[in-house]
Amino acid sequence: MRKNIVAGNWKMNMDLEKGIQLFNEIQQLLKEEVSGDQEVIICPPYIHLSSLAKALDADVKLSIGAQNCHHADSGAYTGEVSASIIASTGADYVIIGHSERRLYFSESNSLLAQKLDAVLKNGLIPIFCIGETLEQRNGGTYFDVIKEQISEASFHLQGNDYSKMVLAYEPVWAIGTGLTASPEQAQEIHSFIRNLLANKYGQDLADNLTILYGGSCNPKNASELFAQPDIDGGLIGGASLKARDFVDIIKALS
Ligand SMILES: O=C[C@H](O)COP(=O)(O)O
Repeated sequence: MRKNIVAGNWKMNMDLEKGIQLFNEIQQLLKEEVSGDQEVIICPPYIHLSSLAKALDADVKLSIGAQNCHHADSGAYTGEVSASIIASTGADYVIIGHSERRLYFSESNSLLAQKLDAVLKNGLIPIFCIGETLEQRNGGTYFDVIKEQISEASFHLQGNDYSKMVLAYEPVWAIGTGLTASPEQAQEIHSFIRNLLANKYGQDLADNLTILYGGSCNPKNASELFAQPDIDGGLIGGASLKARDFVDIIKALS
């Protein structure tokens, strides 16, 4: 089923004390101000996962997610964390293929295919990120880039797996830059993604797919972005580090 989701990606920010404080502020504001059907996800650094899961208020509709995982289930991979370990903390989601992972850690589409597989096998929900660089946008190849990212990462997937996933379109040039994609630019790609998957797996699957927008989304531009017919919410970086801004973005998705 297509869902309304706002996910906060804290990236490598917030020590444990500040993280719990922010988490509690967000929970408090959600309780006081949000009564809609929006699903809210917080993706902190790995080591905060258990603490935040324990700090969850039963009266608040909120899920926890990780920002990455290793593709293997266990083994001699010093410093890595698997999807099964993430699942044991109480998390429900894992971000896969964020452009910062692709860029700084050389994660390829084929590696991401294995990670998606691992996440799904462990009963977690991947938030799978795709998006073009500024060079690719200016060079006019962005549709091909998106198509390739989806088709290569689909290697281990069946149509049915997509119904268990969330996709996030994040143009790399809009991430952390203040340069948001216009609602029309974002809608164009979201609709392209939906059509691509409709052609491959059928209209019903595509109609039920949740596709988020990410890239300099803030309380001022969120409503216009979320009003687009194929945008189902946002993956929020910088603005998710301020409880007030994050909750105002959630409220824009109604
Ligand atoms: O995962 C979140 C995205 O990278 C967006 O980050 P941003 O909202 O700081 O541009």
